[in-house]
Amino acid sequence: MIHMAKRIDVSGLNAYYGSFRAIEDISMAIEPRTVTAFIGPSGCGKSTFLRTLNRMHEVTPGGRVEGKVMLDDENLYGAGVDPVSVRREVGMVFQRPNPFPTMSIYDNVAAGLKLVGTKKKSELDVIVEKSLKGANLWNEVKDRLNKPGSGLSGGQQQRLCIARAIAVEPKVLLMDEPCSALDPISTLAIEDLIGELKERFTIVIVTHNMQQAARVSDRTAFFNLAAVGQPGKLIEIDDTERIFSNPSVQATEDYISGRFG
Ligand SMILES: Nc1ncnc2c1ncn2[C@@H]1O[C@H](COP(=O)(O)OP(=O)(O)OP(=O)(O)O)[C@@H](O)[C@H]1O
Repeated sequence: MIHMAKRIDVSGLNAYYGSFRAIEDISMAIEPRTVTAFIGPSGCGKSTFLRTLNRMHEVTPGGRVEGKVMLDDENLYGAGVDPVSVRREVGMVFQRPNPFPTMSIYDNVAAGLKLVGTKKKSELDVIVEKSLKGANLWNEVKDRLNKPGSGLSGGQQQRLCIARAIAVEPKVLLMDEPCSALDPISTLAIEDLIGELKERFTIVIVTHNMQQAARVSDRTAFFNLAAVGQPGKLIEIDDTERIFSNPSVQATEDYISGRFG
């Protein structure tokens, strides 16, 4: 199985909820096989922006996007592009682990594969095992694959959701505060996993945890908003080391040193 992580190139992106512009004029490039962290105060549009990267934003009533998101040479907002196939290429992991509660561990991982047409049990077996191994969960669940996914711990459920996301071989993995509902041990397990997954995927993670951004990401993007009711903007994006040691913009420095937010 060959994974082809892809480059993301965003230009002039605005996202709206009805008439409210939540993010304004965002442009950034994200290199393949890197982890990029989105940080910034509550309401600055991190999650909204993340959801524009796989056409999830428009699922919200009133949700609308202007601008361009290139995945290598394909504009995700181009005419005739199928949002469902975009979401297959750009997978997502959410804040709260959300396995399908009544489905077995096995079926949780296989669910997306069945949708895209893989039906043969022998093929599914191979991909389910590989995905659970990829999510560092195999050893913990291999003897209870037919038990419900909801019977796992929170951290295990989140790794199950990661296994489900990677089973369909996306090019990009978006993670919206994937550790915020987890204890410190499970958080470290997910962080280690992110480090392994970036060999194969382009990863973008929203996090409120500055130490986490510093630990897991290669690049960090800082977003801010002038005031409540104003749109969020990208203030700067740079190597994580630089953002945390010597950022170019004063507001970034103030935010990372805990002076606001
Ligand atoms: N479904 C929605 N309908 C209307 N406005 C929304 C909706 N979701 C978010 N917003 C607004 O869009 C703006 C950006 O929200 P978003 O959740 O993207 O910010 P965030 O930076 O991810 O915040 P947090 O760190 O608190 O999760 C906020 O003003 C928010 O109130």
